[in-house]
Amino acid sequence: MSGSLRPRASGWRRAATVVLAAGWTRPSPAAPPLPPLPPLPPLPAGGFRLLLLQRCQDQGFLPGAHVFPGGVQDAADRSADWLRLFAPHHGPPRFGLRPARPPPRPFPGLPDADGAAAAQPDDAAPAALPDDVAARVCAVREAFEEAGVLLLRPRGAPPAAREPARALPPPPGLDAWRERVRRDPRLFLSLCEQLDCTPDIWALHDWGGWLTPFTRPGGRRFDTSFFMCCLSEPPPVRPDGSEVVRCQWSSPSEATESFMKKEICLAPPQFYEIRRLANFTSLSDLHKVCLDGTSEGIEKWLPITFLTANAMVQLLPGDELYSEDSEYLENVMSSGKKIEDIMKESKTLHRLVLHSHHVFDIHVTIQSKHKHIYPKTFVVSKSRL
Ligand SMILES: CCCC(=O)SCCNC(=O)CCNC(=O)[C@H](O)C(C)(C)COP(=O)(O)OP(=O)(O)OC[C@H]1O[C@@H](n2cnc3c(N)ncnc32)[C@H](O)[C@@H]1OP(=O)(O)O
Ligand SMILES: [Mg+2]
Repeated sequence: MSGSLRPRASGWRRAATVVLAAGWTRPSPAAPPLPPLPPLPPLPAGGFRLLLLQRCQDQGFLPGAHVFPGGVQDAADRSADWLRLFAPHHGPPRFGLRPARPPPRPFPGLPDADGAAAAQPDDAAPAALPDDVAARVCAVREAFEEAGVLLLRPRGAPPAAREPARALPPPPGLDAWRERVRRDPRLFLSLCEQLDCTPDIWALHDWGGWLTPFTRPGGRRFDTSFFMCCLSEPPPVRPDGSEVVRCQWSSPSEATESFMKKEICLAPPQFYEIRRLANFTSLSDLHKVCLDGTSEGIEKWLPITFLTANAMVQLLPGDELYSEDSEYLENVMSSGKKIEDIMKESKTLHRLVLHSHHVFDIHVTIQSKHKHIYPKTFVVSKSRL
């Protein structure tokens, strides 16, 4: 590894993840209904599937869980060496990306992610890549390392396409390159050079961000930017067989169903994002929101863990119990009451209720800010508890 950004004792590691949503024209396998869930509706024409990767069981974080491709930023992702690859067509300050959004309001007392350069103003000297470009390079590299998907664009090709993107077909020698990049992330730039491509940073749209909540002292914490990439069709996916052991393309309702049937494990942010994506019936609707929504602020959230007598709650900004008190950077809230009683007392809700590993409810009654699309309230039948 060239310079993985290691955590400070109290720091988050800066990370990036990309939700790959691919247009899907293949028939959906008939999923047998499982009472008391309603049967899955057929996937509408123009529907999409999301790429989920299963992490290996030996992972120190989220072992065995299904996640979107992603990982920790490496110093190589923001190297000034990228500047010559993006030149002469793209360069500082914005590399052809739309104007920078207002930065998300930080949680009081939140330390910067360790090792990450301070956010550069648009007129900063072009010493290295700006944060939002480096985060996209990281997500593209991780998608290649973990899934063998190359989100690259030939150098000089116009970036402002209104259509969903296409991954680059896998070139010969892909596996050998992948192994080299896994050992040394600096070599991702060499691969791009050899293919005369740049990371397709323009196909990665701001989607949100999650900071790992406090659950226990010493737990790993990530400051993860989420990007959305709409692909016209699913590219071939080859899990690396080490960090990632399996992959699947699932619609939001199929992923929800698999999770509830205990076929897959999801962490709260992934479950929440999958339910958010259930708002969209077609890839073109999703892609339109990605293209249109880019002038609005994007929200990055630090959930607060609230332990009740019989459930764990992840409180999100806007919920009436959410408190921007730096106390909760390193502590949980707790109550001896049962979740049912707490729910009866609450009206303004933005929370995930974790009844068990496979039974999560989402409650959202808050109004959307910045055109942000929230998931709909999703409550699992109590007979499943
Ligand atoms: C109760 C509520 C708790 C929560 O909410 S938890 C939710 C936390 N937040 C999120 O999930 C946000 C979204 N998550 C993500 O994007 C990613 O999962 C996240 C957090 C960035 C983690 O990225 P990683 O995949 O862990 O990072 P990475 O790809 O850079 O590093 C890979 C790590 O995997 C390790 N690894 C690779 N191959 C392995 C193998 N064969 N066996 C065991 N470990 C292996 C590798 O050493 C590295 O580990 P390390 O983290 O550097 O210690
Ligand atoms: Mg990873």
